[in-house]
Amino acid sequence: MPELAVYTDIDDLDPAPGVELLEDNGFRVRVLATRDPSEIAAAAAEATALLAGYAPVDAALLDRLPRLRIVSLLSRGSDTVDVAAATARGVWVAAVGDVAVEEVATHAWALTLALVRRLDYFALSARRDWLARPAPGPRRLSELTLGLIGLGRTGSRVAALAAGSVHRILGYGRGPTPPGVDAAPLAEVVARSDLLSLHLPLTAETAGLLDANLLATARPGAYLVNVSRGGLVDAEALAAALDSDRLAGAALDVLDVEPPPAGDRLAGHPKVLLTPHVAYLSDAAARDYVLTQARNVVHWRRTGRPLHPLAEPAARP
Ligand SMILES: NC(=O)C1=CN([C@@H]2O[C@H](COP(=O)(O)OP(=O)(O)OC[C@H]3O[C@@H](n4cnc5c(N)ncnc54)[C@H](O)[C@@H]3O)[C@@H](O)[C@H]2O)C=CC1
Ligand SMILES: O=C(O)C(=O)CO
Repeated sequence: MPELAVYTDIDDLDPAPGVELLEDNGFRVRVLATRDPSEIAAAAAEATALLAGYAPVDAALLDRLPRLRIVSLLSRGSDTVDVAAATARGVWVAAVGDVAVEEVATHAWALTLALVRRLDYFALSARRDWLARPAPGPRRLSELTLGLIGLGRTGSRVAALAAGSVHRILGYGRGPTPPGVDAAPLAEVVARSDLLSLHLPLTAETAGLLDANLLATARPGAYLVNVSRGGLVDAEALAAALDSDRLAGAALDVLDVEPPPAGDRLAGHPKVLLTPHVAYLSDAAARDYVLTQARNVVHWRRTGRPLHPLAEPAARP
């Protein structure tokens, strides 16, 4: 009997290239469209490979999938998976590597420029009354300081896009400081930047990092861009900082609950420019995501390890 590979949810992407690759390599494939753990457990009880979108994969679900050997994510972020629980159970966790770094950085920089130039306002006013003077008005980019929080693949790429356009780039993060960025502690980046751009993973350490205390130290009239994960920011504190004009606006590609429930304070906030978790998206990247997710499984089956592992399994039963 061929091994079973199960897709949980695959967002709006077309799973066909991944399904074809898996079937060509001897897998039986089942494509679900659910994040519900009970539905996943029922459909994947025999599966050795789980291809997960945003469905949470925690210890309880893993315990219901006794034959599972690999979770392959449709993302660079791994906050939906309990990686420690998986590795403790002999299950590999793999992500999509460097796919769509360009797209995510471009999206973050595009959102930054849209805020600086007040494009959300002008796009509406041009159709409504043509002449318009928003408050606050557009800013002069070359006078502004960009503050990058997170200096990995995306943060570095945003720095490269912004270089030469802004007055200065401050950056907080671990690892090497990208060219053109002045390293600074988090508090200093927040206090001295006009444009804050978040590029951290969501972990136990970074959850709620931008809280009320930190937001209260932001430069008055600063803008915030978040294409990373909603959970990095305290949503209520951000809404309050926008209400009080501490922040002039925010551009968000991610929220702590997606899609947002009716009445979500940030999704409905007039000072928020919102995109529906599409920073990674281009036609090319959509295909790359789907194929890389499937390639991880195929590579694991051929060689014993996925192409882009996040952690080694601690035990291999
Ligand atoms: N909206 C979208 O479509 C997408 C969003 N993302 C999100 O963007 C996040 C960042 O992606 P990448 O740039 O590829 O990640 P990355 O792993 O290349 O960079 C993250 C950086 O943050 C640093 N870091 C981690 N914890 C830290 C802490 N507590 N303090 C300071 N620095 C810390 C790491 O050392 C690393 O340098 C992903 O984790 C994911 O959540 C990624 C792809 C698409
Ligand atoms: O790759 C990621 O982490 C994403 O958020 C893409 O949806």
